[in-house]
Amino acid sequence: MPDRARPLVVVTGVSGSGKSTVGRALAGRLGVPYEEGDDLHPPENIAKMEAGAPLTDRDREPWLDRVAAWLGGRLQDGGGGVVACSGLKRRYRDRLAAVSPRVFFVHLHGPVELIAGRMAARRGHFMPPALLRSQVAALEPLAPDEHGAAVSVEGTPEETVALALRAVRQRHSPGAAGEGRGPGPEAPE
Ligand SMILES: Nc1ncnc2c1ncn2[C@@H]1O[C@H](COP(=O)(O)OP(=O)(O)OP(=O)(O)O)[C@@H](O)[C@H]1O
Ligand SMILES: O=C(O)[C@H](O)[C@@H](O)[C@H](O)[C@H](O)CO
Repeated sequence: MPDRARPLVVVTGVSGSGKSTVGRALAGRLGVPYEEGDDLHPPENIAKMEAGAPLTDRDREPWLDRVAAWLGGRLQDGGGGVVACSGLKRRYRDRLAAVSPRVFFVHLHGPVELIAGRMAARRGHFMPPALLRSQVAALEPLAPDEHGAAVSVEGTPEETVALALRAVRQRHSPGAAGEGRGPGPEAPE
């Protein structure tokens, strides 16, 4: 793939939806750098979540600035990249989409009970499972006019990565200009 065509992907979804797992593997398959959005939070945001309090819009502002800056840096380098960032609200995603029309959202979704079960089984993560409810309440799903695709996490991580990869390749390729709008259909490879 020529550099210009390298995908610039933001993997979104509530806590525990699989952003880090899928994002890292997707970046590997695409051959582009991966950035963990949780590492871009100011320490006080992490402390707040650890203490069981949801972030406010204001708390998220400096974090979104840093995610946008990372995307901008990748764009300047001429390469692509994948960053995991919950991007729960439309205005947060619009902030990231403003970096470049190339920014493509892979929105991970699944039944809340399934995600709650995965969070409860997860070890060594700062995010308390009790915060999932506030994440779901804040979530504004990907709208048809956004540049991205919704991908189910009901299968195995490998199946989810295959769905994500297919969505990125189909809807992000240079030949698909103008066809990349909206969450779109999904099916296992
Ligand atoms: N199909 C799947 N896709 C992604 N993750 C899955 C899948 N099935 C099970 N998992 C598991 O779900 C758990 C949550 O995934 P992960 O930590 O990647 O979520 P996350 O969205 O990055 O969470 P957070 O935003 O809280 O950091 C992990 O233990 C992962 O292995
Ligand atoms: O917007 C938010 O509330 C936060 O970004 C969270 O979503 C976390 O970063 C992450 O998902 C938890 O691990």
